[in-house]
Amino acid sequence: MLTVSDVRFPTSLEQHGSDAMHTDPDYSVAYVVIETDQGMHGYGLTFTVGRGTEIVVCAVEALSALVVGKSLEEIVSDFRGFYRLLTSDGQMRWIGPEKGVIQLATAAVLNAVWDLWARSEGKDPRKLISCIDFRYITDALTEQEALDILVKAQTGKQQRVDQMLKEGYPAYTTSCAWLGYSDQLLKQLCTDALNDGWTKFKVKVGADLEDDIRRCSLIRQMIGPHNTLMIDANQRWDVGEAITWVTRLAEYKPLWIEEPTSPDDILGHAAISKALAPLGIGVATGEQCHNRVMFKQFLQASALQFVQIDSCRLGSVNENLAVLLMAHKFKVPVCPHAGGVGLCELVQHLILFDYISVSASLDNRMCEFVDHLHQHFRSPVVIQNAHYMPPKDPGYSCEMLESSVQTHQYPQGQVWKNLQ
Ligand SMILES: C[C@H](O)[C@@H](O)[C@@H](O)[C@H](O)C(=O)O
Ligand SMILES: [Mg+2]
Repeated sequence: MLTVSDVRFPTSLEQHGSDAMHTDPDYSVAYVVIETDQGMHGYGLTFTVGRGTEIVVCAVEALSALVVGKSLEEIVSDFRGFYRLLTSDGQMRWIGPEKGVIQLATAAVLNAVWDLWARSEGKDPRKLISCIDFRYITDALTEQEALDILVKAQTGKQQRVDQMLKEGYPAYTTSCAWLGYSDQLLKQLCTDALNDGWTKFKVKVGADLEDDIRRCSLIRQMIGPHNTLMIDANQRWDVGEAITWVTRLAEYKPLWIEEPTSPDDILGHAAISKALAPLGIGVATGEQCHNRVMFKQFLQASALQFVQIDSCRLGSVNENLAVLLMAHKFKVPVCPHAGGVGLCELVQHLILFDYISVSASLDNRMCEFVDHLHQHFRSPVVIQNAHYMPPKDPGYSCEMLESSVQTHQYPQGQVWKNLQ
């Protein structure tokens, strides 16, 4: 059985999550629960920012016919085939393929399948490779190359596991500087974050240059010259505009500019990367990069210096594995997008896997953290001294509390009734 719910949180009331393009996000999920005949549960979700979640829910319902009636064993014994079944259905692929709402729905369903599967058994390199659909990427990465990467990374694996259990995976915070926050709130949150041991901060930019100069200068002053600053424009600019705008912010020494322009403009990102390289500023993108084929081209065109995988935008673990392996081959660090609802909970698994089993490196790598809505999860992320501590509970960590789902269902949950 598969059920899906439209669950929304009224985060726009306090401007949490606001940026230059999404000025009033209500962090939301299409929340999927799969129940097997044996009574086992798998929980999955995909993230949205409010209106339109009902469309993702519809798409999940349309896909559910392809899942219901199959056993977990049937699915995972040919996971590549099952991935293709969902993404390449002869009629439904027309509304993708492998992008937009239907890919978000694929992510929600497959995240639930991975949750179910993760609870049951270990996975060796060959098994993992057999989950990836290599269609359209063999010109960049063959199946054999992917396997070689995983086999090579078996060396030193246990040390990395021990290191992660002890130290955790380095994180940065975006919680201090949403675009709609006042300077006063920004200062307060930044002071708190510094006290809590944070050393890497992301600031929203892109709506107004004078505001950006003021906010970047303020935050740089507060964090000092040695801490790390990143800026994020959420696709606000044209290519030329991105270059001039970011050049004006260069004195604040951002490590990267995130989503400077349309997420589909690969050559535009390449031009921006080239123009900003002499200033020591890289280009980061990925939260709206809709599939492995796009990532392949970004990598081939040297259009990004930081790969921001997203646990709910791509087709779940299956497609994210392909991107992690391609990024490794192209020697580009992966710094996942997180935050939203449940994205931190999900993506911590992927980035730990990247370090332990793929890249074996922490150079220029860190995972985003945003401090909202974790209290609604059964196994929320654990952050210690600005590091993600490895999750201890089995599964993919995105089971929500029943009471949270109930009260935040849209539009009938109590939280939304009270706001009417
Ligand atoms: C609307 C959202 O909060 C975005 O602003 C957010 O995902 C952001 O781009 C990020 O990098 O965290
Ligand atoms: Mg972003």
